[in-house]
Amino acid sequence: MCFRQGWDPRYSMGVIQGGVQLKKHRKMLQKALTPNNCIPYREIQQEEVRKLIKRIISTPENWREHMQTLATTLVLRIGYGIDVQDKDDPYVEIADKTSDALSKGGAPGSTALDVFPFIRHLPSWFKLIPSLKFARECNSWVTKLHEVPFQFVQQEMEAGTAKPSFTKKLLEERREIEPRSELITDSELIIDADIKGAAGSIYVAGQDTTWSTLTVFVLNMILNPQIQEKGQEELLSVLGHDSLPTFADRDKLPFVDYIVQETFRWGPVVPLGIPHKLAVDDTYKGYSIPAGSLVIANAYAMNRDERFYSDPTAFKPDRYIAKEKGGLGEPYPIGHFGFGRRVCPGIHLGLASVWIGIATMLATLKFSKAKDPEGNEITPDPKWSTGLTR
Ligand code: HEM
Repeated sequence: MCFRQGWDPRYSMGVIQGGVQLKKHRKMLQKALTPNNCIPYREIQQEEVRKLIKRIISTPENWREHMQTLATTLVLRIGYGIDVQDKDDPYVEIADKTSDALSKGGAPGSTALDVFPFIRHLPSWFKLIPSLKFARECNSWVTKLHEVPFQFVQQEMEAGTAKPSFTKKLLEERREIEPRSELITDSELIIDADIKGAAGSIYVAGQDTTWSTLTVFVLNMILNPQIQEKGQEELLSVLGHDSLPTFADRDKLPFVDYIVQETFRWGPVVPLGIPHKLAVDDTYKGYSIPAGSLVIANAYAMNRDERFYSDPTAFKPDRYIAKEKGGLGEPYPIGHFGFGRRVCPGIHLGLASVWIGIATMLATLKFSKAKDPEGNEITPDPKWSTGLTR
């Protein structure tokens, strides 16, 4: 499905299978997104979250759209130094369309195109298979995602007006190593397509995941007003009425951290991760798994396992309070950022965006149930979407 949508197995992280390209792309992303290298992005995260609050206060009925705008502005500023002006911005349209490609394309391995990959070669007039039709529609947007913002950074660099960004940094690094290009190895050689692919993966992998996680948080604040109040009380006691949370306050706000962790546990937004294909034969707990098998890790099920979590379907941030402090000492969730060699390289950036988003929303907003025309509260009946992200 991904390949027909236009994700390139040589340059699009997530679908690169192995070898030199995987090594190179993981290195580019991991190096740029270490905890230390994410610190300069904190200002952007704080600024954009505060804009989110203003937008929600001015049009609360559009809160979900405002969350999407937040996630889009974050990836555009961090990935390319692009400041989005409004929701009609062409970059927002590209982000929205590629986000649909991921969230509406069906769960990994579940579509006709996944099961019978040969159908991707059917002619373009063949429209009877919905997954094939959908994948073809996504293709031009996936191409735009890789080309349009990259060209913007190149033009801005030529004009001397480019803002700091992941793409700018990689283009500058490449310029530095160009004079000794004969000496560099294949895994160091970075071409335009590598930079477009790596930046595209920030754009696409960092967007839906962030706003969907924040949506899971809002849902649970609506459904659990007493938890919302407890979080607000903690923020008030630490910050008072006059300041907004910053990353410097994080250690003083343990309950906010528990809410963040409980949001990841209760509703991991990439519940089945990205399927991993075994490069070599392996054994796990006595099962032998041959090379070439697809292994799907179900983070959703792991984080609702009754052996580790009491009342696992309930949203209970208190479950993480340590035993020595009188709590249950249940473990923080696992797998919501994936596993092993392919674990999410944006983990520190993603976690920081979610943390500052949740802390600032709790400090400034009150979430409650909408009311029908007769004034009765409407209890949300949430439904997950069926794509890779949800
Ligand atoms: C709340 C935020 C996020 C969540 C929950 C999340 C979750 C995930 C998960 C579950 C995977 C699959 C890992 C695996 O296969 O084992 C993944 C992969 C990935 N994520 Fe994230 N992510 C988030 C934010 C980000 C951000 C901000 C970026 C970029 C800056 C990013 C970049 C990537 C990339 C490039 C991959 C593919 C890695 C590979 O193929 O080796 N993610 N993410």
